[in-house]
Amino acid sequence: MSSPGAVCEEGQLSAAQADAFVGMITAFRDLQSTLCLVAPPPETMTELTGAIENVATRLKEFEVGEGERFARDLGMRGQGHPVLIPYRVTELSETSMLGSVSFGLANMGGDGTAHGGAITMLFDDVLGTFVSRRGQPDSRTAFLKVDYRNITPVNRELRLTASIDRIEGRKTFVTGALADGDVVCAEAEALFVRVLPPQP
Ligand SMILES: CCCCCCCC/C=C\CCCCCCCC(=O)SCCNC(=O)CCNC(=O)[C@H](O)C(C)(C)COP(=O)(O)OP(=O)(O)OC[C@H]1O[C@@H](n2cnc3c(N)ncnc32)[C@H](O)[C@@H]1OP(=O)(O)O
Repeated sequence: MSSPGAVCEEGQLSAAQADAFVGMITAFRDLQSTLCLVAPPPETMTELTGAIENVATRLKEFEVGEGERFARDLGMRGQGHPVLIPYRVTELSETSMLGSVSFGLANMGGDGTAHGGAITMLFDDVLGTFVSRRGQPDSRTAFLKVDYRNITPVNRELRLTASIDRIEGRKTFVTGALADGDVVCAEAEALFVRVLPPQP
């Protein structure tokens, strides 16, 4: 499931389950990207809509409860979720993380650059997962500030960093950055707060 050199912290899935699920998600991502590139005639779109609906109907046979869904498995690093941005972790310590990410065509805002909302979603996911793993589990985003320093290209491997700056009681303060070589594309600053029971 993981790429060579990736720091792998597996979730609950077997390797065979993870590989098959990531394969299906990868095919779905390709569909999303392809949809952004085409201009088919109406009858073809009607035909293909039926095919997509058939896939969804088939998958609904396998609906399960929250804790059993493959898309929520923590070991999969966005790879196993249809809309999160997949990323790869290459170095991980108690307080810092280094990884890489590439935005696809489905994440494009315009002119070959990533949509700002996709960048914010990536930071929320990366920083939230990092806090869960290295800071405090069961934390939610209280704030997330993103500075867009330069355009973020799609279809290009970017460097992703995150660090836990301090922990004060239930509060974990984190920062993250996305860079294309020496160019900083975006920086993020966030606070995650550990929720108290009976908060859901
Ligand atoms: C059980 C949770 C499970 C979560 C994860 C499940 C498993 C998966 C694991 C891992 C994968 C994760 C990967 C994805 C990650 C994505 C994360 C998200 O996107 S989460 C969705 C978006 N966020 C919300 O919906 C929050 C909505 N807001 C709230 O629920 C509350 O406002 C909350 C919990 C953030 C705080 O509420 P209070 O009532 O518990 O606590 P108060 O007393 O208000 O705040 C505590 C301290 O934090 C400060 N604080 C709170 N909000 C602040 C803010 N916006 N700015 C500055 N300080 C703030 C306060 O001033 C206070 O500080 P002082 O203790 O007095 O020093």
